Amino acid sequence: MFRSIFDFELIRKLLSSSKFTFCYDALHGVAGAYAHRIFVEELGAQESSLLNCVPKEDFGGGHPDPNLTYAKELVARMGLGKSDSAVDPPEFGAAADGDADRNMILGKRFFVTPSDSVAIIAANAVNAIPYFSSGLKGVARSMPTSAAIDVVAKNLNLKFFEVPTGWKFFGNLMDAGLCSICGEESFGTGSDHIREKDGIWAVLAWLSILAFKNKENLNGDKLVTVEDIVRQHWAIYGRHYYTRYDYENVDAGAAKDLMAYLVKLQSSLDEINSSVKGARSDVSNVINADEFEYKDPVDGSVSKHQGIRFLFEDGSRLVFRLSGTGSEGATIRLYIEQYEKDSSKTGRDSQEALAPLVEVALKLSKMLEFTGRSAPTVIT
Ligand SMILES: O=P(O)(O)OC[C@H]1O[C@H](O)[C@H](O)[C@@H](O)[C@@H]1O
Repeated sequence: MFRSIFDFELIRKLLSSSKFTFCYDALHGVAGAYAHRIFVEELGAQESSLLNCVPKEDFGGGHPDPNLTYAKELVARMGLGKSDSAVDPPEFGAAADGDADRNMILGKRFFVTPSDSVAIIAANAVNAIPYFSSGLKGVARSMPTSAAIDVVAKNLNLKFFEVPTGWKFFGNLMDAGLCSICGEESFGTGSDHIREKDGIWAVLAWLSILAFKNKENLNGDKLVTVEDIVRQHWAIYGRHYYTRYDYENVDAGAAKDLMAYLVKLQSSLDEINSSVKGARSDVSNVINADEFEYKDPVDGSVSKHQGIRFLFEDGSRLVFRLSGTGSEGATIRLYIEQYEKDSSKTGRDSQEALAPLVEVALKLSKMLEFTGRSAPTVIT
């Protein structure tokens, strides 16, 4: 199937070029078997490009989650670890989760947020991926995913949908022919070729974009890198600084109380803004707050209580929701986002750029008072 979606000849030229280096980490999940067949046998990648690609029942003792915390070996190889190795990192790196439906995309010493990844795939799809050459039916993201893809949809005049977290909402849109590409901040990206998240598809989409941008360039001095592609995207569409704070295994009662407090708070903009200004006078005003609710345009079903949103005048956004997948106690997720249109300001460190909003989010939600936590368990 992939042969009819992507231009394998073009990708093969890139992967077999001595200039391009690649690393794919299957974290000992099922993606390993497919990676060998597709990347090495079909597309000519070096055998040494594959990391942890022998599927193991216990995932080799690791946790097969494609993120900066758990894909440790790949992160180190890509030059993003604490101690940088002397070896020059590969140009492109990617990881899959245990069942290969999710993905993480990395460049040399560079992390691509899942929200940026789906936006960049959507922006380049028509030119770089033959399956989409006649145009996109529409694009979609889950509510907590950053608005990077919204800007692409607006610029390219595409149908756009913001759905609750949970892949079934995308499925309905795709079945109805309303959406071609969708993605989530939780590292899931997919298209209507199977209407599911597809980790290998996402990597082939990125390889296609790299191959397309380097078509005339493989014999030149310098390749167009993953980082170049992301920075060019920010220069055109602006950048959505983005981070997610997870508070895992919080007392379930405390998490419920925090959410109930926020539900009440979101109805009073005055109260919200006095808390915002009390925390940071340099952060803009909240102009809208709500509890996200979604009416499915296909079957008409309504999903309520899908997270609390605080929308700021400058396009920034705070979202609080309870995870539906945590295993012990409750997991509170806090999503923090800030839009920067000025291309001279899109190159900052994201944690540094978001620090004022983080401060506001923690004070606004009384996170410490409700949960007793002074720091999140995981920051993505
Ligand atoms: O944030 P959570 O509720 O833990 O959900 C995280 C993810 O869980 C599952 O994998 C769903 O298929 C995804 O659609 C969702 O994004």
